[in-house]
Amino acid sequence: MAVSEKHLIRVSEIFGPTIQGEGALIGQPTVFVRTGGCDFRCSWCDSMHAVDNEYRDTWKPMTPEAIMEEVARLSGGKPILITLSGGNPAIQPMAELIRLGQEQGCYFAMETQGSVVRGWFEALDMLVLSPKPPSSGMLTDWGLVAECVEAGQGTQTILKLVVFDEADFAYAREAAAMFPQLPVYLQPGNHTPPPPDDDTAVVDREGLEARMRWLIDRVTEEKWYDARVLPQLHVTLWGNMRGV
Ligand SMILES: C[S@@+](CC[C@H](N)C(=O)[O-])C[C@H]1O[C@@H](n2cnc3c(N)ncnc32)[C@H](O)[C@@H]1O
Ligand SMILES: Nc1nc2[nH]cc(C(=O)O)c2c(=O)[nH]1
Ligand code: SF4
Ligand SMILES: [Mg+2]
Repeated sequence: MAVSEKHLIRVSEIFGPTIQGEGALIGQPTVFVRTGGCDFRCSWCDSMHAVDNEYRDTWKPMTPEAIMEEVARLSGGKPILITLSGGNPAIQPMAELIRLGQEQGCYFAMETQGSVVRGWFEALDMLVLSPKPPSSGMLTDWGLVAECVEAGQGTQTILKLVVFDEADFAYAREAAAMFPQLPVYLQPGNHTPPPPDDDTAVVDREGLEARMRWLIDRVTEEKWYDARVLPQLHVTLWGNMRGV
């Protein structure tokens, strides 16, 4: 392996600036670096173009330098929050990108499901852990999630849980009880995610809004007063469009 190859990151897309549409940093301008490849196959994944191996030839190995050049081109050269997502970005070798970006004044947040643990989590400015509830069809290894939290010691870490139904809500309660030190963000699931080849797929706004109201009812009924309920703001504004 050539020396530089160990830093190559498999990139599905780089887009922005847009706003972070989810979780603790909602509303903050950011550029997304979406990596290709995931160890999960969530039934309702809204980013299958960065998950399914069928899209592998659209993923490009990039050096940290090339990624930062593209970020700088998009952001007009001014330091910005970079959000690493995917796929599972934890699979990729991110340490050098984070070092280089921070050297240029950028900040890094990363979204991951908590199934792959890396020492470089502590270099992030925010770690968003999003373990997958029963509706996803995935099983959670809570030991690995705990190891992710541990690896991110000293980094702001939050739990962002997608909720579609009562079983997911119970799972979210369980997750929050396991990690009482972490702020919890609940996000209603988008039950009409785009098929990987079609970002024009229409969102069922009424259904989404009804699920959001139901989730708020459940949170208040349970007196879960330190939970925060947020929609996917980008879906509300732009629907299932890719690149926003
Ligand atoms: C596409 S994932 C990529 C990062 C990582 N694999 C993960 O799942 O955390 C980014 C975020 O979108 C959320 N997400 C994916 N599909 C969704 C859907 N149909 N409705 C609501 N949130 C969804 C995930 O739970 C995660 O928080
Ligand atoms: N605006 C915007 N906010 C987001 N937050 C998490 C996203 C993701 O797909 O990881 C996402 C995304 O794709 N767009
Ligand atoms: S873990 Fe994230 S990227 Fe992977 S399939 Fe699930 S939602 Fe999609
Ligand atoms: Mg998304």
